[in-house]
Order: sequence, then structure tokens, then C-alpha cells
Amino acid sequence: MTTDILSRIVEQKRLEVSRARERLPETELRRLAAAPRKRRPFYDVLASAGPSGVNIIAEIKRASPSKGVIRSRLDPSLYARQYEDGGADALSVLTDASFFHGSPADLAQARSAVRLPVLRKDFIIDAYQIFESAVMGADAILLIVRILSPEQLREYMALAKDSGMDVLVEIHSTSELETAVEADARLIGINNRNLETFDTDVGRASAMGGMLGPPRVAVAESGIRNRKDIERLTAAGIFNFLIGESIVRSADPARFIRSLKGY
Ligand SMILES: O=P(O)(O)OC[C@@H](O)[C@@H](O)c1c[nH]c2ccccc12
Repeated sequence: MTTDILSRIVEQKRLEVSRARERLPETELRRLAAAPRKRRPFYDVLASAGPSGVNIIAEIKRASPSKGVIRSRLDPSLYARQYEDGGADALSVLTDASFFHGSPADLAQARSAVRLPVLRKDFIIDAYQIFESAVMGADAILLIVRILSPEQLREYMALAKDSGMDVLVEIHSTSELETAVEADARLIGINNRNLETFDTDVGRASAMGGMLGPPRVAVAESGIRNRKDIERLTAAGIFNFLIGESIVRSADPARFIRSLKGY
């Protein structure tokens, strides 16, 4: 039943992209995207762990299809600053409006408030969205293996690289891991969320994390709630964590991130 959510999201995206194309033709967007921009390193930050041994990618997430509204009145610059104060190593910002209540403005505001590299979190199914991400100022984009053909994955990785952006390639299974490795993905996000049920199981990342090694860097995504979850995953060789809901819900995000890092 919930697999339908992902297909609904993708369907809605196709609609949004075709509308965006009418407003701004791709040739124009490409011209804008080609303007030189200073990107902040995302991959390099995550390729090695700092003194705490753990890197946190802290996410700005107002709502989700599985949880509904998490925090709707959220000031992205304020949150970004709290995340940075707490020692977050990078930011992730949901820019999808229809299902996650995010926007490109959220990303721009968050990024300009801090010095951290920023991941654009959205459902990319068309090259148009890569140029959009470049114009938005994203330092990295998410590509979800499940919703792309292997050819699209390669093409979009190359386009992102041309724009100076890093790519986080998201997988849910060992067969998707193979696809990601064949496309030579360097940063691989293992999503703990079961797309059929939307349940999360931190064990998914710990089981697959051991299959990666330099220069391939694993990121555990979704359902990470506390220091214990992190310790379980570091034992499996994973030191990068993408965390949204538990940080956004916390009364004191900076303090919560510090506790996740073991301080
Ligand atoms: O809020 P959580 O459970 O900490 O999860 C964060 C992140 O992993 C999740 O938002 C996510 C992972 N992959 C995605 C793809 C699209 C939208 C959202 C996501």
C-alpha cells in the first residue's frame, strides 16, 4: 500500500517538473546553472570522521508522508544555526513541497545562515532538477536508486559533477547497492526505512555497511533516535548519519546533536 506513496510522489514530481519547464525552459535554466558558484565540500567532509568519530548530517524536515506534520513553523536559518552550534557536519534540507512541506527557499535560507555544506533532499527523476539544484545553491544532491534506471543514475551523477555538486546515492537493498557501486557512487546512503511499510530498522544499515570500504563511504539514513543507535552502527563500521525527525522534534537541537556525537 505504501509503495503507492513513492509512486504518487514520483508522479507528482513529473507534473511539477513539466510545469516548471513551461515557466522556465531548460535551455535558460542550464544557462543559469552554468554560472560559477562556490560549492562547499560534502563528500570530503564525510570521507573521514572528525575527533568525535562520527559525522552528523542534520536534516531540516517540516513534515513527511509517514509522520504527517513534524514541525511546520520552523525557521530554517535558526535551525541551521542550532545544528551548526551543536557540531553538525553537514545539513540536509527537504525541498519537496507536496509531501514534505519544504521549499527551495528553505535550502537557500539554511545555507546562507551557516558555513556547512548542504544536501538538497528531493525526488530527482529528471535532469531539469539537477540544474535547478545547482541554481538553488545545493552543494550535493540525493539520487534514489529505486526511482531511476541505471542509465539515469549515471547520467545524473555526471551532470551533478559538471555543476560541482557531490551526490549521495540512496539504496534500500543489496541489489541496489550493486547498481550504486557499478555507477561508481562514492557516497552511498543506506536507508533504514522499509519502503513498503515505512517502518525503520537500524539493522538494515548495519547489515550492509560492512560491504563498503574506501573510497566508498556509507551513510546510515532514517530512524536514528539516540546515541545507542549510533553506537550500534559505528560497531558495523558506519560513521556518517543522516538524521531528521529526532533532531527536529528535540527541544534543544544543538544539545541533542552534541549527545549524538557522544559529548
Ligand atoms: O527523519 P529520519 O527518520 O531521521 O530520516 C531522515 C532521512 O533519512 C529521511 O528524511 C529520508 C531518507 N531518504 C529520503 C528520501 C526522500 C525524503 C526523505 C528521505
